[in-house]
Amino acid sequence: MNVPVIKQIRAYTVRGGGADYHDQGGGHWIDDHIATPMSKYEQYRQSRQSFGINVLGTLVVEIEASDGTVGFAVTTAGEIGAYIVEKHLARFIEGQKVTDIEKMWDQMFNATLYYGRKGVVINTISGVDLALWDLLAKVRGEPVHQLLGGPVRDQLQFYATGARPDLAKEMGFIGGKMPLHHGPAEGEEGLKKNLAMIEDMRHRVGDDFWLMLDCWMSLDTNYATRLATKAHQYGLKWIEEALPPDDYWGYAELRRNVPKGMLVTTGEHEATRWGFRLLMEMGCCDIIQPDVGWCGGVTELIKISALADAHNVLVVPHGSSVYSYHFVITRHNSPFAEFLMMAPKADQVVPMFNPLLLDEPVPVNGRIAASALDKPGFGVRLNPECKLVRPYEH
Ligand SMILES: C[C@H](O)[C@H](O)[C@@H](O)[C@@H](O)C(=O)O
Ligand SMILES: [Mg+2]
Repeated sequence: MNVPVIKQIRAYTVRGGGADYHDQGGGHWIDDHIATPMSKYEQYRQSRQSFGINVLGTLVVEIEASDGTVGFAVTTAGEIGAYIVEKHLARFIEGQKVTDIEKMWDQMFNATLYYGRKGVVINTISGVDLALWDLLAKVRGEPVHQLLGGPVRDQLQFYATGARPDLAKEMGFIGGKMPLHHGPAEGEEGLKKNLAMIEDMRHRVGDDFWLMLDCWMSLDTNYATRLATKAHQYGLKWIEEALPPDDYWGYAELRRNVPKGMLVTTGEHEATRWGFRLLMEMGCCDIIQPDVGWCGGVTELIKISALADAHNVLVVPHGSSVYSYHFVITRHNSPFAEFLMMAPKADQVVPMFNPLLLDEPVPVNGRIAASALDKPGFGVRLNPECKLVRPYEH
């Protein structure tokens, strides 16, 4: 069988939303006094952009095959990622058959082991991997989910992340995840405000709607335990990413001490099968939330998900648009997905990687039909209005 080979890989950067969805304009809920590990410094408390949450920007990876097919993907890595693709990873990609994804992943990972393993290097490898899956699926004229074993259900159902779970309920989502606004540095006053927010939102959404809290690595084990215990009366379904990613010991202690029935979740800033193995073998969480654009790509998420399945742990990927939808629809232990509300007031559904991807499917009544994913590759196109820059060449 004549398999196309890869002619060229190209890396571009773009600003303003896209995969680096924290890169938004002013007045957006996603940058409004949200608790972070930097909240102990008052000058960095109001805005996450003030300490640089959006410094990276989006990396666009384009891979062209000998038959003219072009695959692409986007992730959070910006110019650093573009450098790594052009100056380092390109040598493992160009000249390879489009089918040899496993070998290309292994060479990219092992060649960067001395400076990678997690963070922006694995984000970059993830972006290349997603572009390779997009390319292979397009060469075969199939949606990516069909290369992964096909749908196990006829639709995806979503919870919504944003400031307005009450509006998310009206829009048909199965739950709403709120950002935490006050960390330990704001003391008992801050804890009271956190609880008041949860109480108010529970009052607005009624008893049966899922309410979750996203703590974005901002707490310590004692504060998280106290918050979880006091929030239990409001039926909090899970407390997410309460601690810094490396505090596996803290997560294991938190999970032992949260009220019965409350779930502990984490993983969006974890990477590779080894990081998730540690989370699961140390009993850190009930649900892992890898971001397929940050954990190693689809090739690595297949391994992570199989490991989680063996541990009876659910895999609910962090919001990563079509890149996670094609995976979630094919996995029994991924029963629902996240949708990040990227409208500034979280009051309407707009594409998650807005404005970068054309044809990006969005939930209607909190659902996306599997059939909406039945286009070659990941089924999206780059918006030509978004100005791409190619900062390096090889
Ligand atoms: C809402 C959270 O603070 C983050 O901005 C969000 O991107 C992430 O933690 C999530 O789970 O969606
Ligand atoms: Mg989160």
